[in-house]
Amino acid sequence: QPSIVKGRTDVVAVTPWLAPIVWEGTFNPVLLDSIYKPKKISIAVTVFAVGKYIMFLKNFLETAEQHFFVGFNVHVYVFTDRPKEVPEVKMADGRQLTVRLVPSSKRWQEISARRMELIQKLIDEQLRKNSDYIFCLDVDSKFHDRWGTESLGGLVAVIHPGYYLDNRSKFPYERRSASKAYVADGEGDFYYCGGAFGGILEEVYLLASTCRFNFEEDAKNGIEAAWQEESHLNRYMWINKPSKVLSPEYLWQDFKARNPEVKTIRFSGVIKNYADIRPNV
Ligand SMILES: CC(=O)N[C@H]1[C@@H](OP(=O)(O)OP(=O)(O)OC[C@H]2O[C@@H](n3ccc(=O)[nH]c3=O)[C@H](O)[C@@H]2O)O[C@H](CO)[C@H](O)[C@@H]1O
Ligand SMILES: [Mn+2]
Repeated sequence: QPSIVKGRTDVVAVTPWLAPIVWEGTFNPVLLDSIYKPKKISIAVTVFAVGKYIMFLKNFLETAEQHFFVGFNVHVYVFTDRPKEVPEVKMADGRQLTVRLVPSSKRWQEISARRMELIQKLIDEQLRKNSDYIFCLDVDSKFHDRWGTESLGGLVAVIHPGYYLDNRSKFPYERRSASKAYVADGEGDFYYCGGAFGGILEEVYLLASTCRFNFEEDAKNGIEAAWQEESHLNRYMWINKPSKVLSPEYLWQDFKARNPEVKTIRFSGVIKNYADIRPNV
């Protein structure tokens, strides 16, 4: 029997615009799965593994098999310039992988930021036929615990683990008013990750096409936002509030000690040596 007076009291589980904030202990996974199972939903995942980042793909895919929407239809789209190096990972029934070729680049900022354009194109060319939801994830990361139906929503954002205890004046939003990613002092709700977002196709389509457009407008004016597409995503989420927010359990960082309110880590960024893996520093 669900209680309406007892629950997590150490964290906030709903935003001021009444979107759930998903933390361990705020949902019943069995109940949620039983709601979504009969709907036969399909979930698309995009992951970019350009240049040396291909080395992260095996772990990402193997741990996704263990923890990401287990028992549901999942279609992983791998974007890479090294198709021959895509690892063979055994996938369960109902799960599949497609490789999409992308050009390499000399700048990591461009690889990261161009994801929005390629996500927009993927939705246009492929996904409307076969997917209900999409999640867009960083490849330099691993799953450790369940990421499932509790994360589904219209527009879904993940709170960045590095800033969730800070005042918004400390958030690394783009602060130059000339940029289309600008967030003024005293504005902004949370600081969200560029490394994980999702939702229903049409919502993510709007997000990706808007961020792409704004990124290209900035480029015309010789501006690159402080954190590339992450800055544009944060601006977008301030204007268009996410309908579901995932706690930092959904994208922790391996180098960070776990705080007491974080009861489980579901997905986290691995420790990496930037100088070794990025095409530029
Ligand atoms: C956890 C998180 O929220 N990470 C965000 C953060 O830094 P990160 O340090 O996590 O960025 P990153 O180096 O992981 O790059 C983002 C992603 O772009 C892809 N990639 C990048 C470089 C490359 O040479 N090859 C390649 O494939 C890859 O999928 C990678 O995971 O800020 C970036 C700003 O640009 C992005 O918003 C990241 O999503
Ligand atoms: Mn990353």
